[in-house]
Amino acid sequence: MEDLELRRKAVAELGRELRSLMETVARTETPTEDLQELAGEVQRLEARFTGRRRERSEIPGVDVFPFGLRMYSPATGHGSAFAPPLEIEETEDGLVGRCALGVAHEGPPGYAHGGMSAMLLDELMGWACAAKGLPAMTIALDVRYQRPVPVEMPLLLRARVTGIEGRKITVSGSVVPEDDPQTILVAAEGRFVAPDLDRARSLFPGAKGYQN
Ligand SMILES: CCCCCCCC(=O)SCCNC(=O)CCNC(=O)[C@H](O)C(C)(C)COP(=O)(O)OP(=O)(O)OC[C@H]1O[C@@H](n2cnc3c(N)ncnc32)[C@H](O)[C@@H]1OP(=O)(O)O
Repeated sequence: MEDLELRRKAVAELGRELRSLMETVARTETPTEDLQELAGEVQRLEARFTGRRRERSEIPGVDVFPFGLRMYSPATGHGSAFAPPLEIEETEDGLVGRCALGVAHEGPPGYAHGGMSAMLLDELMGWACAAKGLPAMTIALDVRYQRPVPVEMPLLLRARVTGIEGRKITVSGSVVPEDDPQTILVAAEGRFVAPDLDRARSLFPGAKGYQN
């Protein structure tokens, strides 16, 4: 069997190059004729991905689901061109995530798109549920944008479970500058539900962890 760690490393290396490419595309005033030529080159590059395409709900071989690694997650995945990626660490007071966003994640010029903050918080808050042994899905997310989030600034995200009632979990979260953690840029309150076993089996037929 192929070495899984070697494959994960390769997925992450490709992800890093793709992220760098996305940032360069968004950042560079490339001459129009070069853009046209580059589109053709990227199309030829894509044609080299000749491996089997996974079914819609099939879990990537490099992943661990529901409690672990999601290498193509748009929030945490090192294999994703879109992910910052968010690095998560468990602390005594919940989870902490670290990342910096790029120009490719911009909403207003110089600032992150609000959807990026919401997505990163949603993911981290979901991980906070999983850290309590309850892998859960968001049913409501209230996001308050208190100040714009500058791109290219090291950020600290926090998520803390504030209540558990059966399968229902409430979580609070925030985004702050890493070098000024008292200044809250974005605050969020979320409600999550851990699907029951039957629901989880039908939602995620490819997840071995939920099967008999
Ligand atoms: C570790 C990985 C981190 C990644 C995290 C990323 C977070 C995400 O992006 S998740 C994606 C976005 N969320 C979704 O798509 C979820 C869509 N919703 C659903 O599929 C279902 O509501 C689901 C699966 C969460 C719950 O379904 P199910 O297990 O059947 O719950 P069910 O038995 O009906 O309800 C349980 C309780 O939750 C409540 N509830 C369930 N769904 C909702 C809802 N959408 N709104 C309000 N309340 C709800 C019910 O009222 C019930 O409450 P009570 O026990 O008091 O009667």
